[in-house]
Amino acid sequence: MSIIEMTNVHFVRNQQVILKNINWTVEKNEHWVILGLNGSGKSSLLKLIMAENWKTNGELTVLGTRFGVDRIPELRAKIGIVGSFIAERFRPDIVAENLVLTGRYNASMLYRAFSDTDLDEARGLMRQIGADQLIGRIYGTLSQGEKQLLLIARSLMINPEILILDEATSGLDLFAKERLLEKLHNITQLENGPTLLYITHHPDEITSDFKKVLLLRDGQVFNHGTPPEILTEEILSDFYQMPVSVNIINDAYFVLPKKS
Ligand SMILES: Nc1ncnc2c1ncn2[C@@H]1O[C@H](COP(=O)(O)OP(=O)(O)OP(=O)(O)O)[C@@H](O)[C@H]1O
Repeated sequence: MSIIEMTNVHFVRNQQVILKNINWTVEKNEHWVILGLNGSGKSSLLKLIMAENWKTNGELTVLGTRFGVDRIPELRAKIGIVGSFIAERFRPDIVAENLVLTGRYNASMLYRAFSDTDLDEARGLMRQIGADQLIGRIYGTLSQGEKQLLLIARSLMINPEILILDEATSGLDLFAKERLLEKLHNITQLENGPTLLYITHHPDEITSDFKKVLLLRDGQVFNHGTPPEILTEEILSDFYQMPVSVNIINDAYFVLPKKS
């Protein structure tokens, strides 16, 4: 069974059509990258999947949950999210491991009682992803890259079946970005690990872990396929409506506007 099935999905807000006629199927462990210019609807699309947005029309099934028919809270507990819109929800004075633990309850604060064992589990996850130096630190004092690492640990607290990363490398330096991609690689190697949905503006982040690319333009699917099928000068120049060159260096795709 596919883990995501969208059929003719539309999403309208404040009389603005944000997503139009989306047909998209994601299979388990078929890690996808979503590319699109600012405002093309990438975040809106992923917010539909995580039930932060509600589709206006069409059919949407995520992990067997049919929107408009089945209960949504159980679904939310199976999706991990890393992105700036989540990062903004935490109080600046929350301690790092407490923030990681909030992932278990899909909340931005710890409303329930928790034990040292719970916090130890959160610390264990931080160590696993190389964020041990952040244990005990106060969230508001962390750099952007350090905050991203915490959010990744938080998203893994629930053993998600889908892991959504919305511009997860934004603000990371060159080396922190490489480390993050390595961590994602490790996540893709986990038995029963999550399927990744990865939004980025940087095609060089499309590692061999990603099997499919979705191009989104003006709220519509422009094209999709494997990275070698999609990341060509012809398709991308047409997609961006500007001539671009595609250079492959060390198996990474670098896309640059062509100078006239
Ligand atoms: N709740 C809303 N009400 C009105 N307009 C919205 C709402 N949410 C998103 N939009 C609009 O929908 C369009 C798509 O936004 P979205 O955030 O999905 O784009 P994006 O592709 O993720 O962009 P970016 O790369 O800049 O993050 C934008 O024009 C945005 O202003």
